[in-house]
Amino acid sequence: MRLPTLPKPPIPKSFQDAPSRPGEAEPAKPLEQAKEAGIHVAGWVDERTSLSGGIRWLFFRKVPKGTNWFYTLGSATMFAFVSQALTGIFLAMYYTPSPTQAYESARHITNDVFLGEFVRGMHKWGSSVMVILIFLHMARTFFFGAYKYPRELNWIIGVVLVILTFVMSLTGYLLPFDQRSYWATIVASNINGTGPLVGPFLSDFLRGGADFGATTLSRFYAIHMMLVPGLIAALIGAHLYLVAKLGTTAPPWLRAETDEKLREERV
Ligand code: HEM
Ligand code: HEM
Repeated sequence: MRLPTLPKPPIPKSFQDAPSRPGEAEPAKPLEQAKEAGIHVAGWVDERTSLSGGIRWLFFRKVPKGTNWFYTLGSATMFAFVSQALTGIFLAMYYTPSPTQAYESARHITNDVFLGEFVRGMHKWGSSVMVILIFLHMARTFFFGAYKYPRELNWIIGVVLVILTFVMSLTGYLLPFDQRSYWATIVASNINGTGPLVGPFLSDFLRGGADFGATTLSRFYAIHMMLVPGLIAALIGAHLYLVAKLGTTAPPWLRAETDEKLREERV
């Protein structure tokens, strides 16, 4: 038996077809309007700050022929740092830097906090990823001869960045305050103490005195959370400014060709 066909329900008047204002024939186009408003906001900000010039200068640069995947290692290191900073901020919301509570708070993050184990794992593994990437990036700039004139200063900033990254790994390692991190940090601060001239001073400074204790943990926490991340962020800013200003080095096998072109342009 055939079922009777039901009348089609009336098509509701879509948002697109509705007049923009009462009495106006033009249909409103919310997307278009939003885009226009967005452009106005961007224009308003740009008129007052000339921000677009800076963005164009930083991101829309010419790169030499032959630029390849090895050139992404610097940005990958930066991404690792940003990921460490973000996961670190979430960890800091639950972590307590006191000898009696540090271990318990780290255990609490892993066992009780929603996604805590995942975020802690990202931070822990991310620290190794950052160290590996920074080494690969350093090797790229070394083997491509990118440290030579006029980029020596960028290499020097890089050396400071790699040292600061080690400081982050060392200071972070103590924070969970378990047996492993406690004894590993005692060994590390003793090794520091064997350094010539500044050695004993440095290990006393790191420990916050002659003994390893509560002051050491607060000190490592402050260095890990504020001092060094701030320095790293500022130095990355200077590093990128120089990259944008000086341009990227061409790969060594195309260097002669690029140099020749530059010489021709200068004549
Ligand atoms: C702004 C940046 C950062 C903040 C706010 C931050 C914060 C923290 C906090 C609160 C902890 C303790 C929680 C825990 O032990 O799980 C921690 C641990 C740690 N951090 Fe960071 N961190 C930052 C960046 C880094 C970087 C750049 C590195 C290394 C390259 C690093 C390496 C470590 C390590 C190895 C631990 C011990 C992880 C564990 O064993 O659980 N952190 N960090
Ligand atoms: C947090 C660490 C670092 C970050 C975020 C970083 C970031 C970057 C980025 C994004 C670039 C441009 C693209 C590229 O060539 O990969 C670059 C270039 C460069 N970096 Fe780094 N870098 C870091 C550490 C280092 C280190 C440790 C060194 C060496 C000791 C170094 C030396 C250089 C040099 C010489 C250039 C210029 C490369 C060229 O002109 O071809 N950087 N860096």
